[in-house]
Amino acid sequence: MIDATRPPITDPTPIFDFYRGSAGTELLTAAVSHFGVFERLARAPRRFEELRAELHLAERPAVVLVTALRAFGLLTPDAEGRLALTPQAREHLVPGAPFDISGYIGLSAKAPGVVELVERLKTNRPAGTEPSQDGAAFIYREGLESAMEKEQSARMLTLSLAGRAKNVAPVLAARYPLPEARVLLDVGGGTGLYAIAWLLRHPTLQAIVWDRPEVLKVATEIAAAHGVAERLKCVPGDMFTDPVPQADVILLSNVLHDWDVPQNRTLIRRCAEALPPGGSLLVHDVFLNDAFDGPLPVALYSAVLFSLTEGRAYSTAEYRSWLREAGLEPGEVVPTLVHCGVLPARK
Ligand SMILES: C[S@@+](CC[C@H](N)C(=O)[O-])C[C@H]1O[C@@H](n2cnc3c(N)ncnc32)[C@H](O)[C@@H]1O
Repeated sequence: MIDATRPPITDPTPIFDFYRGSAGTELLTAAVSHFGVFERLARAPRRFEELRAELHLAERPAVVLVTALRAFGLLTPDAEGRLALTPQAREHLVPGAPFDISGYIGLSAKAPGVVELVERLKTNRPAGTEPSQDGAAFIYREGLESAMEKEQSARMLTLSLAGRAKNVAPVLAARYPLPEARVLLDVGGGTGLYAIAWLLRHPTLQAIVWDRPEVLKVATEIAAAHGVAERLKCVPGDMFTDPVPQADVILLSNVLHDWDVPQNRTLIRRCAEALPPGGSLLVHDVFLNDAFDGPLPVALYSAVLFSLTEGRAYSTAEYRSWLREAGLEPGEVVPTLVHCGVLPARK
């Protein structure tokens, strides 16, 4: 039974980190054995754009790969802002160097996870979209095969996220209470657990979960189990094309990290336009450092997001610039759990 009223006693964050740790092996092996990153940079430091062009990578995969290598402490900007090897990378990851270990790392070059990540990086396409597969996880837009449109895969994926949401949602509701809010719109709300945690704190609050029809079957069941069905409306729709339901607080929880920059700017603009003056948009997500050099667990999670969806982790500065561009005034991030935090912005 999922219970959105109480936070966990112990912190599940390290367990999420162990689980996401395989992304570290995959990124490092891809950089060493498939893209020759260290060999190239040993010849001369390169600007990000030069390295990206040389590796034939699109912007999104290049950001994911380079951010992780910086978070590992293997690349660093030189005095001119070019990407350069750190002393450790120069000593241990340049083929032929006296203490080189790239052959050892090459033991994993053909491991399925590494081969899969390399394919994702090269194609810049999410997993699951081959004709024989269910479709991409967690994302729906016109022109993309989506697992969220099929009953079984939508239920499985939505319930998988309940694992994180049931831990994090009560913490978000406690650290960022909404005493003034009348209607909360949970965009791409999935299980609805974030909205439910606030409903349980604020007895007069109403909420709307806006998501795909198959996903909302799960949210409807979870709302009924929490006794909040009368205050939680499930509205099916496409957040990119349908009118945004009216609310004075809009939540985007773990949604923007599923999308590329143009879609995020569109989503934030659409939400901002729908808010009344004084209304708030809440971005609940993970945040990269503005320098794109960590934090390491977020850089690793970014690779997971990159492989499964059309997104990645973004920096606070990226979110702030999109919020300002949409006419909102962003505030400070309030940390929640599992490396997440809420960045509020007011209209
Ligand atoms: C990563 S999940 C986040 C779920 C929830 N907010 C959470 O934090 O656990 C992304 C959600 O966005 C929904 N979604 C994706 N594309 C959508 C679209 N075009 N319109 C509405 N919802 C969409 C998915 O069905 C999924 O429930």
